[in-house]
Amino acid sequence: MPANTMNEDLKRERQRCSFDPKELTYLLDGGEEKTEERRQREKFFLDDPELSETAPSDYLSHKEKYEHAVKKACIVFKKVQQLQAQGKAGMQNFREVLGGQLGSAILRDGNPLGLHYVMFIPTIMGQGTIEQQAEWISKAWNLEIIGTYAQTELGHGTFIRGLETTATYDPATEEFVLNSPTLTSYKWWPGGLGHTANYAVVVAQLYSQGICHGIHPFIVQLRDEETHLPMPGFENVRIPWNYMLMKNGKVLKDGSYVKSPSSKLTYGTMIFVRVVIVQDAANYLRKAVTIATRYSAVRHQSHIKESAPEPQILDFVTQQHKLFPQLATYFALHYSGAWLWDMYNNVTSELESGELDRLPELHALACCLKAVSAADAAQGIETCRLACGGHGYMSCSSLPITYGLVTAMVTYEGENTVLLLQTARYLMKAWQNCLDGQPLTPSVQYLNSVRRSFGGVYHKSVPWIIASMQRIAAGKIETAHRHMNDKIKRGVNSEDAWNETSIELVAASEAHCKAFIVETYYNSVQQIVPSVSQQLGKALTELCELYAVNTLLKNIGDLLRYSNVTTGDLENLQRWLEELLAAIRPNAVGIVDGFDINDAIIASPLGAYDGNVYERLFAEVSKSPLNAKPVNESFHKYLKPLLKSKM
Ligand SMILES: CCCCCCCC(=O)SCCNC(=O)CCNC(=O)[C@H](O)C(C)(C)COP(=O)(O)OP(=O)(O)OC[C@H]1O[C@@H](n2cnc3c(N)ncnc32)[C@H](O)[C@@H]1OP(=O)(O)O
Ligand SMILES: Cc1cc2nc3c(=O)[nH]c(=O)nc-3n(C[C@H](O)[C@H](O)[C@H](O)COP(=O)(O)OP(=O)(O)OC[C@H]3O[C@@H](n4cnc5c(N)ncnc54)[C@H](O)[C@@H]3O)c2cc1C
Repeated sequence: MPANTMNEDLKRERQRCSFDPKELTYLLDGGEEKTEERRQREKFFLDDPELSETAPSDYLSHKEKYEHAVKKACIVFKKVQQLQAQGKAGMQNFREVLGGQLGSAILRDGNPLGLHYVMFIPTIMGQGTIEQQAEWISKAWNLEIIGTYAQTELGHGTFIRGLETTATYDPATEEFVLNSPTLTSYKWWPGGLGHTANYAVVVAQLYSQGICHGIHPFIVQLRDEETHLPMPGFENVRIPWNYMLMKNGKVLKDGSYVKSPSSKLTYGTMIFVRVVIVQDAANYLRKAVTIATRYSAVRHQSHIKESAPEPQILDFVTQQHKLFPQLATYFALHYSGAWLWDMYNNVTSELESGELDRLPELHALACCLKAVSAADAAQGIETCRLACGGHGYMSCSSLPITYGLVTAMVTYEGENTVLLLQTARYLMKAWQNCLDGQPLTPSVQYLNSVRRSFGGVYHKSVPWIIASMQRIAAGKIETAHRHMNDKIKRGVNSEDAWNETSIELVAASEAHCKAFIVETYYNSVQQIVPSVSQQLGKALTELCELYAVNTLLKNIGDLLRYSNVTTGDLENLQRWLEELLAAIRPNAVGIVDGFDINDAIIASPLGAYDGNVYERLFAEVSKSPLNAKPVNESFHKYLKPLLKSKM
């Protein structure tokens, strides 16, 4: 592969982009200075020879992969400490390096310290008293201890009130006795629990004075800090009184229990991680669509016109319809994630002053946004893989592993269905308040306006689409509410009525979330457009319109059921979709270049900036040990004797 050559197709694509991709990079980073800082930070890690991939870890054993990951995680940690010493590593940078895309590029086989930073430390910050934070946080930040978050058990992940591990207070010794009494109570799944962590936040049922007070968080030492040997016994383990994180619920030394201002505060860490997942899902989708878009600009296949040469597959409208909505979905989730992060920070500071009012709305939004962003990003990444044909299926394309990382998000931190039902719980109350003329919180205000009018006539604008999406959501919420109450009126008890209506409840949550995302995306773009060049503004507007139109067209059934849209309007929407795909086509490569994802993070021969796909693919497969020799020994050992025996 000639050094520094640029694929001719990509060269042409970059000449035809209507705006300067750097402007989009600066916008997404929050300014040119931030871009420079990010690039420097990435260079600081990616150029470190100790961190660069010598051979693909695909060829290592499970044990070697773990050891390799621990070695690199320690190098990363030391480098983060160097950044810290220079005052360049705040929590967000930590997350980016230890959890986000940069982290997953450096630590392709997972980060044994991930849970330490993403859950152990935030839980102590969120659930520990000031004294407990003072005792544990600096030790954890300086990696004097390594923690994990042990909530899920072999028998329970979702239903945390059903967790079986117990923590029984012994006033005689002022200790808690922790016990996992059954096989199903064994802590299972916590990242790092097996070999890495020497401490854990253990979520257990608190017993004191013979009364069960529900689940609470406890710090438990798992391994000796010097020898790393497991601490003695894993039954009836005793921990000191002040190892129970007591910011919310407390046990006094005599064993009396002081209730938390709200039992929901124990759930706080889970909201934090759900908020983080929205942004992470968006960023993984952005990586996948960058790979698929650049590859689609380089790959030539088949014919559009017999007389013409094989076209770039990016010129097939079906290919555009696979990829461009993923470009738009990235922005939709990015802006929704930014909005949710702001709300999380505001509500968390209100909680500090005992103000709990907005916690239910935050919980409802965090649940449905985590569920929809994880599911849509996973589906979008799989669509990008499929759009790359056979080469997309190769593990070196990075698409299968990216899909694996994101589809796990659908399960962890609250399984999607369960979280959508949590949001539905909130929506049913909101609809009842709407019927009773009670005040509504901001994210469900639209229920009032939708009830008063049956929708305006079609017009080619995102506000019309937002109103239609809100009408669909309100219609589904009303239907589920009515069906559930009809069942109750017929004598079905409320729990069974809830379960029997749960399909419609989940669908109502999804519709509510999609309407929220479209509106938040639109409002964000409206704010941004006046501050960027006319060309970039136009491109961002086209992407937002594409997200809105494509999302609505995927809901034609509900649109017909809950609005007065006509088939003529649907024809107009289809035409609008095709116009937008054509408008975005010349800018597609420019948009992904604007994401400015370092080739080492892309980590895919299909998506490198220079577009030399075939040379890079060939170089990649040559790394396989299986290709080191022309004849593999299995021929002489197994095949040849078999062949001989046939003769
Ligand atoms: C990069 C990231 C790496 C991360 C790796 C993955 C880490 C993990 O997976 S850690 C383990 C995560 N596990 C989970 O998330 C468990 C999911 N399950 C749950 O959250 C709960 O069991 C849940 C919500 C399903 C139901 O809990 P349950 O106690 O039955 O509550 P429920 O009876 O439904 O509701 C009780 C009240 O609490 C509220 N509530 C429930 N959860 C929360 C919360 N997190 N925040 C605020 N309020 C909440 C409900 O809204 C309800 O309020 P109301 O009565 O006013 O309507
Ligand atoms: C990669 C990964 C990392 C993880 N890391 C951690 C960690 O570090 N710490 C930790 O504590 N846990 C961790 N987990 C565990 C994770 O939090 C749980 O797997 C998750 O909460 C789902 O619970 P579960 O596995 O018990 O599934 P279940 O709840 O058993 O789900 C199985 C099915 O039952 C359905 N279901 C369950 N309850 C309901 C309901 N009320 N209504 C309708 N349907 C229902 C679900 O929708 C799903 O279809 C991790 C999991 C994964 C995959």
